[in-house]
Amino acid sequence: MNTKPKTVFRPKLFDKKVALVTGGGTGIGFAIATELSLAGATVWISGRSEEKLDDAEKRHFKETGLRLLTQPCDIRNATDVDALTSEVLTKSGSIDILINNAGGQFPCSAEELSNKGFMAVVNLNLLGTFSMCREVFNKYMSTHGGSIANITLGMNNGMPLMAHSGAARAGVENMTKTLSQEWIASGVRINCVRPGIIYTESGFDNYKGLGDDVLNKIVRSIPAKRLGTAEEVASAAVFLSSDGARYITGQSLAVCGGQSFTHLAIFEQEDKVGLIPYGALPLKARL
Ligand SMILES: CCCCCCCCCCC/C=C/C(=O)SCCNC(=O)CCNC(=O)[C@H](O)C(C)(C)COP(=O)(O)OP(=O)(O)OC[C@H]1O[C@@H](n2cnc3c(N)ncnc32)[C@H](O)[C@@H]1OP(=O)(O)O
Ligand SMILES: NC(=O)C1=CN([C@@H]2O[C@H](COP(=O)(O)OP(=O)(O)OC[C@H]3O[C@@H](n4cnc5c(N)ncnc54)[C@H](OP(=O)(O)O)[C@@H]3O)[C@@H](O)[C@H]2O)C=CC1
Repeated sequence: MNTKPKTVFRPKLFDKKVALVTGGGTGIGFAIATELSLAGATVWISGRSEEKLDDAEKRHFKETGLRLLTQPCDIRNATDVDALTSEVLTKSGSIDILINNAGGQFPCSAEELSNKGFMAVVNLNLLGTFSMCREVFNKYMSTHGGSIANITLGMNNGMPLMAHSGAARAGVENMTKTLSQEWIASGVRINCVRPGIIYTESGFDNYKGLGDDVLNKIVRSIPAKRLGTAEEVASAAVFLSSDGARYITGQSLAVCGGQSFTHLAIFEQEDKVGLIPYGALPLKARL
């Protein structure tokens, strides 16, 4: 028996539309692919690992009775990006919705971060996102229109251990504004979704080393007092991809449960607990 995931979108919202979700095999990307698929789109997912994509395809079919199409692609590799976009267009005929969700980083203090490490993260989050946008625009959207949603990370006030990623994500947000201006005449809308801290099994594996204490502090500093879910980010991305958002372009939508921990920090002293501006904490007490 299929126990279909819940969705707030209507079943045929994206009838005859083709969507491509990078990093769609896990976490937030998989939740977005699921929402788009339940809303009637033909959905392609990509990522570096063929195994993750196959697992996702099987899980999606088991949960929904619907198919996903898969193609491995490292978005930092121009040949891969060319092959992926050509394959989707050859097999499905259009790319109406592009979700640039693939991304990530490793936590590292600025003093220990090498140029190679900095560029690895910039190439993934900024250059990879740009080349996906450009290829899809040049090959399809420039003549047919469409919508693009870039998944970034809510750290516009900065975040310790994330100098590389913060710079890349800020780059994506600004690039998005420029592309929205250049491409609106072609009927292309492009926006960002800026998640706060979202629980995904795959994503959190990378941060285990920071420890439960850090995680607990983060949760207490979020006004909603909980982490977000992948489905909550998916709702925002799918709304921005829909006709309901037809007058929205060049914007960034935060999905963060209120003011995020990058602005406010938990303050604990002699049984008193409160929130203070993050910058007011002594350096070593920060994340
Ligand atoms: C208990 C939980 C507490 C939770 C607390 C949460 C706090 C913040 C959470 C923020 C929320 C964000 C969530 C997410 O973004 S979820 C996404 C999750 N996925 C990822 O983050 C992806 C994981 N990372 C990667 O896939 C790779 O690291 C990456 C693609 C970014 C780079 O891989 P690549 O293969 O290109 O790089 P290399 O391994 O070849 O390394 C290249 C150089 O990079 C430097 N490097 C690499 N790793 C480190 C490291 N850990 N520390 C320092 N430097 C590093 C290094 O210079 C490499 O060069 P060398 O090989 O010559 O040394
Ligand atoms: N979880 C969170 O708290 C937050 C997450 N985000 C962002 O949301 C997005 C999804 O995160 P989340 O679902 O949590 O984490 P995941 O690790 O599950 O998602 C990252 C996805 O990106 C893919 N990916 C990584 N590198 C590449 C690459 N070079 N080319 C193509 N695909 C790649 C991965 O697949 P594969 O390894 O097979 O390539 C994976 O499917 C990321 O951009 C993340 O930084 C933003 C804010 C908060």
